[in-house]
Amino acid sequence: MESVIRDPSLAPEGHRKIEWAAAHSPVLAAVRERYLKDGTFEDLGVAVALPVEAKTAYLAVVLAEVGARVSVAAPLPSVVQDDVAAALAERGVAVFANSEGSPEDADRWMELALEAATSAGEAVLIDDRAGLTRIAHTTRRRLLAHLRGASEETTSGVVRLRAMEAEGVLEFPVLAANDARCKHLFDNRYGTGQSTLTALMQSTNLMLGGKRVVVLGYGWCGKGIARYAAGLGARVTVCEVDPVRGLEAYADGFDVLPALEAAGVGEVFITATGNLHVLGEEHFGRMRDGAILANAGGVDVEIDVSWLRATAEEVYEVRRHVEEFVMPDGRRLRLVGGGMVVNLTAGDGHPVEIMDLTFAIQALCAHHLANRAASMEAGLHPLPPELDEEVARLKLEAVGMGVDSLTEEQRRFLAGWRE
Ligand SMILES: NC(=O)c1ccc[n+]([C@@H]2O[C@H](COP(=O)([O-])OP(=O)(O)OC[C@H]3O[C@@H](n4cnc5c(N)ncnc54)[C@H](O)[C@@H]3O)[C@@H](O)[C@H]2O)c1
Ligand SMILES: N[C@@H](CCSC[C@H]1O[C@@H](n2cnc3c(=O)[nH]cnc32)[C@H](O)[C@@H]1O)C(=O)O
Repeated sequence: MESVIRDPSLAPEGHRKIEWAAAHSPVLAAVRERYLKDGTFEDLGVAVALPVEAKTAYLAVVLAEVGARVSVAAPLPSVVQDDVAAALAERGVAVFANSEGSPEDADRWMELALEAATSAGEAVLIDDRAGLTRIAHTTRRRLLAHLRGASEETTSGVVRLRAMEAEGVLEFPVLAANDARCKHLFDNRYGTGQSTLTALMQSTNLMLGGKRVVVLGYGWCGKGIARYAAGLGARVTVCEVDPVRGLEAYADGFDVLPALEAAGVGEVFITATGNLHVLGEEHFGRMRDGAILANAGGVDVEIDVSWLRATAEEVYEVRRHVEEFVMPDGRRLRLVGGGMVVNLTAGDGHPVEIMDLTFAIQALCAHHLANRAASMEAGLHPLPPELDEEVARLKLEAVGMGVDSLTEEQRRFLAGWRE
């Protein structure tokens, strides 16, 4: 199937970016050598919906190298790097991604990726926020019979899939890649921590030291963001709805306040909840002139950007990726990355070494599904813990470190109760 990309002539820069990602991804390379070359992927389709950038491209290249019929769609135009899309298409992968497309185009791209992956047989899905799964259960139901199952990248996708499972409408097995320890402990926490602050600092060119930074949500992502902001010298306040997580933030050394109180305090606000309208009209009304807003969560409605657009007297781009909203009372609120996932819309995404772990997990999920889906029930499943541990072991090996194994005596001691 013909790829849908912006400009094939951008490919040379995309190839360089992919090579850089490959050079820093020892874990995925080891997984390829030890697991993926066993013939599982020969003539199997793999449809991928993920931000189209160099690390995703390297995952697609690895899967294609071991024989898969790979198609890649962007879940949003704003998470597409056109040079990488062009390079990937040149390497024979079916790519449906154009940074200048519309959100409606993204649904079409995911449909095309599903069609391409199932064009000559069965397929598995590597999904982000359950986009491909949603389409397979709505506008492309006729493809369901060709899909063995899916693997889900992010927390908000797992939340959505749980809702599908609870309604009894999820028709194939899904592995919750996000819930593997080698995924969320590193990707959600350190990856989001580093890449969100890098994107904020790069796009605003402002200093974080001394600034009052409000982090909304103290889950894995929020913890990482708060920790990196504090490391840069920011004065961090956390907002939560879960009192235990609020208390955890307090014990970690942060102030904890209800969001309406924090609204009047903060200079920078970063949402990471996966929830709707965490910052809305009432919060905006209390913010100081010049407040900076960004969303690192996986949904683009955490900050009520529609209300801001409808209410502001003027909106203009003050810097690349930074919009200034002039409110009716003259205050200016500054939104980074359009309220979408800021580390990808205004940055390069997570560090390569982090995505190396995540995509090693994803590759093992796809491999596991390809071989075992027939014996798995429809619904959400965890990645077998031994595969999770294998990824950690491979990474430790790659950095010249290692852990011990329990002795037989220790194993017996831990399993017993009489002694
Ligand atoms: N930017 C990235 O690259 C990236 C990486 C991983 C995950 N994500 C996304 O980030 C979001 C958070 O992921 P996570 O793994 O941290 O999830 P999580 O479930 O660990 O944490 C979310 C936290 O938000 C809190 N919360 C919910 N509603 C709230 C509200 N109204 N106000 C304050 N707090 C609220 C919850 O109590 C919870 O503690 C998800 O949408 C996920 O898909 C983004
Ligand atoms: N694309 C989604 C949001 C993604 S949530 C964030 C997920 O993106 C993943 N991610 C973060 N950085 C990168 C990257 O650089 N490449 C590919 N995926 C990434 C990360 O694993 C996380 O679970 C949407 O807006 O609809």
